Amino acid sequence: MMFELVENLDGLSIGVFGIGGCGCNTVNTIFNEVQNPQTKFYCVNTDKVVLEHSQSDDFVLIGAELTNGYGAGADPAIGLLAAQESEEQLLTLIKSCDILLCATGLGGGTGTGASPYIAKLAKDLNKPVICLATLPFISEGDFRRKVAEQGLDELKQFANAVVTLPNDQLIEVLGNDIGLFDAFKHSNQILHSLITSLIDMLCYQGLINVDLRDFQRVMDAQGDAVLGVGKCADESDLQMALTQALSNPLVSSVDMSTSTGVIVQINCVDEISLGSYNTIMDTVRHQVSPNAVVICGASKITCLANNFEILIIATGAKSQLIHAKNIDETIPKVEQTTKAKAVVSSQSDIFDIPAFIRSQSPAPSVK
Ligand SMILES: Nc1nc2c(ncn2[C@@H]2O[C@H](COP(=O)(O)OP(=O)(O)OP(=O)(O)O)[C@@H](O)[C@H]2O)c(=O)[nH]1
Repeated sequence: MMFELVENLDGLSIGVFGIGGCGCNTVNTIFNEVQNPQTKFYCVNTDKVVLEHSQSDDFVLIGAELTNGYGAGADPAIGLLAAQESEEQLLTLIKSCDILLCATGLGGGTGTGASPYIAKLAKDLNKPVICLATLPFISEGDFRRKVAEQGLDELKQFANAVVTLPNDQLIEVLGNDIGLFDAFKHSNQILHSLITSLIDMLCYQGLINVDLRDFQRVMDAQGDAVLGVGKCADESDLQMALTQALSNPLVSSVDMSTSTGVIVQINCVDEISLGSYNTIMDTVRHQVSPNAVVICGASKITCLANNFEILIIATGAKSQLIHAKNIDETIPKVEQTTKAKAVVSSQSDIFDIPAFIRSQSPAPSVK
């Protein structure tokens, strides 16, 4: 999928959209830490209470008439109708951005229903969209899994790249004893790290620059995307940071050797030796197919939290995600919106995670 080129990089504006409960949690954790005039944070939700506690530049309560601000009740049909009801407000925000980074949790009503629609609105305006989406815990039940899988398929149709973070991998990595809130915090931290590295790459003029044209070239690849960030304090640990970036255990893995486009961005506070730079680029080139477009960038960012940061974006890969065979056809699709019915799901076996999460929302604050 192609989109128009934004020529003026200096004026590039990035919109980070947190959609649904999980997306809003993510924006809440990032908002006060990213001080970048080119980036605006937006929370989008059907849940008025969550929005009132959100920390962002602006927010949209979608579907206020439909849901009265009480959420989508784990029904993506409601999430979709809500986004449609509030299309004008969403379009105002989307039009103000050159690139959209969307964070959402798939499996519920708002994020699953509204995110593909928001991506579609952006696509219709030729704005690139990168989506970071969590997938529900297996323990949340089959219904949520199916909803998430269908939502993911929808999202892939409209977004340029969708990176998935399966929540179950939190258990694999952090162990069963980790508290639910701590596990979510950890996952939100990964989302945080990926989003801030993307912002840095796009906003800071590099010594070796990945410009929007390069970025678009890689993002136009069809297939699955993977994003990874690795950080270190010493140049001697760069190889370890690269391994971290290439194999983040919390991000769904894809077969890198099938990737058709890769961006490798190195951010450093001061300087990186040519030798280290070349070693990193060679290692990445060996991991992908010889025909892949590999774009390299390096920027000096004096305000980085770590001395070195490596960001890898690989696109066009064949997925290793296992999809359920019988996805419930009754789950609504963005393109069949007129058929969608505003019926709140009565599934009793669904975990309502937002109720847990709401209690840990930070107090409202003004930036
Ligand atoms: N990693 C992570 N996952 C979350 C978080 N909050 C929710 N989730 C996951 O995201 C899925 C969707 O939950 P929410 O984002 O709260 O749901 P929603 O999109 O707001 O939908 P409704 O509540 O039905 O309106 C859940 O099934 C969880 O798996 C979070 O803070 N971090």
